[in-house]
Order: sequence, then structure tokens, then C-alpha cells
Amino acid sequence: MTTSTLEQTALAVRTENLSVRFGGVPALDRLDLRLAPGTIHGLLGRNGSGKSTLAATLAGFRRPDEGRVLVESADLGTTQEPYENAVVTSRVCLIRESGDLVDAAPVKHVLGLASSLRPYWDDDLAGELLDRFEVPTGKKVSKLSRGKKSALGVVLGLASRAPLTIFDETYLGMDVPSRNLFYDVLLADYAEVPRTIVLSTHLVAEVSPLLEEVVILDNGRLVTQSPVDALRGRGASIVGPAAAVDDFTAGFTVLAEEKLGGTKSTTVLGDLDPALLAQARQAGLEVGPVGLQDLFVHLTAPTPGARS
Ligand SMILES: Nc1ncnc2c1ncn2[C@@H]1O[C@H](COP(=O)(O)OP(=O)(O)OP(=O)(O)O)[C@@H](O)[C@H]1O
Repeated sequence: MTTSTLEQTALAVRTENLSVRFGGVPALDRLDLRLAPGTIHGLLGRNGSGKSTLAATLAGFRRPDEGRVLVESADLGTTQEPYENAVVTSRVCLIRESGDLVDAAPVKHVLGLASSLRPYWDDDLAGELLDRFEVPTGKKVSKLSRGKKSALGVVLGLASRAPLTIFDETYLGMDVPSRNLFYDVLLADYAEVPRTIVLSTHLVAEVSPLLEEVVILDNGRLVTQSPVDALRGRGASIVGPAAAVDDFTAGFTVLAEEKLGGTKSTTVLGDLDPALLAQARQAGLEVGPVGLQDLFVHLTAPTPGARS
């Protein structure tokens, strides 16, 4: 399969009024989302916000209680729903933290199964990644450490080259060097074979450099969906002499503050117009975009009376 053919297959996803309930309690509450094809999306939310439920529903593992999930691609022809739809599910790869791996099976068999089931599977990539993550292919899955199980999940997800690939906290079990390797290989392979990728996580600071668009959930509801740049433009970080920073940021909603000696960095919410930017420069202050993590914490902060 050539790269241009693969570009034709990148799946666009949308949800309409999507709700999923457990025992009558909504885990997803009337979500209207759009995931652009050929884009790396961050699916962000605090614990219990509905990320895994959404990931499973997008992948066709769950039937919506209300509303629907719709996917389309240039080569699919028609818009289709993933649930109980083999044509769509062969194009979607969901890798969960649990791994969904048969513990008794040797790693080699898991790879053989993936290669036979996944139409876009790339054996060379799988081999290269297994080497780089040092996953022992002769062992049974049950004998792998947590980190190596996660690495195997990452290999399965990337080598599947599925038009919609979803990593649901897959890499949590991996140590920092392995996670960094994951981010590097993900970006490199995405550049080679563009597809729709969803990274579900609460490690916001760590994954933010990879993301092009984000969906933020809170208590099953959509807080915001936005390109990362637009989101980061919703605030600013002001750095400079502490007193000057305090003067300048008085009256703004402060998201975060950090002080080192006489220098302070304050992150504020709000649009800084050109006049304010000029004023900041005159006061010797540096103005940068807001960190995604600061915005995330602000946007998902508990509000009095909110459902727990
Ligand atoms: N199988 C289930 N049975 C009952 N309730 C469930 C089930 N799965 C999820 N829930 C509930 O649905 C809500 C959303 O859970 P979900 O696992 O989707 O959130 P999450 O954002 O992935 O959380 P985390 O970051 O902690 O993994 C939670 O209130 C959770 O308790």
C-alpha cells in the first residue's frame, strides 16, 4: 500500500448527540465532536471524565445509548457507523492500557495475529519498533513487565497503521525514556504515513508538543474542542521582574504562578491586544503562549455543586 493510498484512508470522525450511560448514569453526555482526518488529536480529561468510554465508542467496541458516531474517508465512499461494522473496525485500532492481550500467548503469536487481522499492518515497522523498545518476542505476554506490555501495545498500534489509531493511556506503564521514544517514533511514522491519531491522556504537559487539536472532556461533557494554537492563544504567560509582572497581570484571571529569585512567570487567561503587548514590552516583560496544561487545569477545575 502506497503512502498516497494511505492518505485516502485517514478517517474523519464525528459524533452527534452521543451519549453512553452506565446504570442510567451518563459517562458521555450528548457529545457533538469532529475529529479532522490526518490529524493528531489529544483527548484530555481528568479521571472519570469519559475518555476511555469515548475511545471505546469511537472504535465500535460500544453501542451508543443515544446519538451516533459517524466515520468517513475518501476511499470508504459512504459515511458509516463503527458499531458491529467490520469494514470500519478493520480500519480502526484502539490500544488500551489494559492491552487487551491474551496473557497466555507468546508475543510472536500476538504479532502474527495482528498482522493477519490488520489490513494496513507493516511488518518491517513492527520489527524495527520491537527492537527499539527491546520487547522480547520469545516470551509469553504474561511474562512481560508492565512497561514492556505497554511497549508491545505501542508497537501493535503503530505497526497497524490503521486509518484511525487510538492510544488510550497505553503508554502509562512505560518509563520516561520509553515514553519519549514512543513520542519520537509516533511523530516520525505519522509524518511518513499521515492518519488520524487520538491520544487519550491526562499527561497533558508531556503530550502537548505532539498535538494539533484537542478535545477536553469533563464529567462526560465536552468542555472544548479546538486547534491547540487557538487554545494556547486564549491566555498568555508573562515573564519578567516580579513586581512588573504583578503590576501587569493585576485584573487578569491568573492560572498559574512561578517565582525564581526576583523573576516571576504568571500565566493569565484572556486575549492580549496589541496595545497591551506593547505595554508589556515597554515594562521589560516577555509574553508567550499559555501552556496547555495550565489551561486544562483551569478548564476542568471542579465547580461548586458539580456532579462528582
Ligand atoms: N464498565 C463500567 N461500568 C460502570 N461504570 C463505568 C464503566 N466504565 C466507565 N464507567 C464510569 O463512566 C465514567 C467515565 O469513565 P471512563 O473510564 O470513560 O473515564 P476516563 O476519563 O477514561 O477515566 P480515567 O482517566 O480514570 O481512566 C466514570 O464515572 C466511570 O466510573
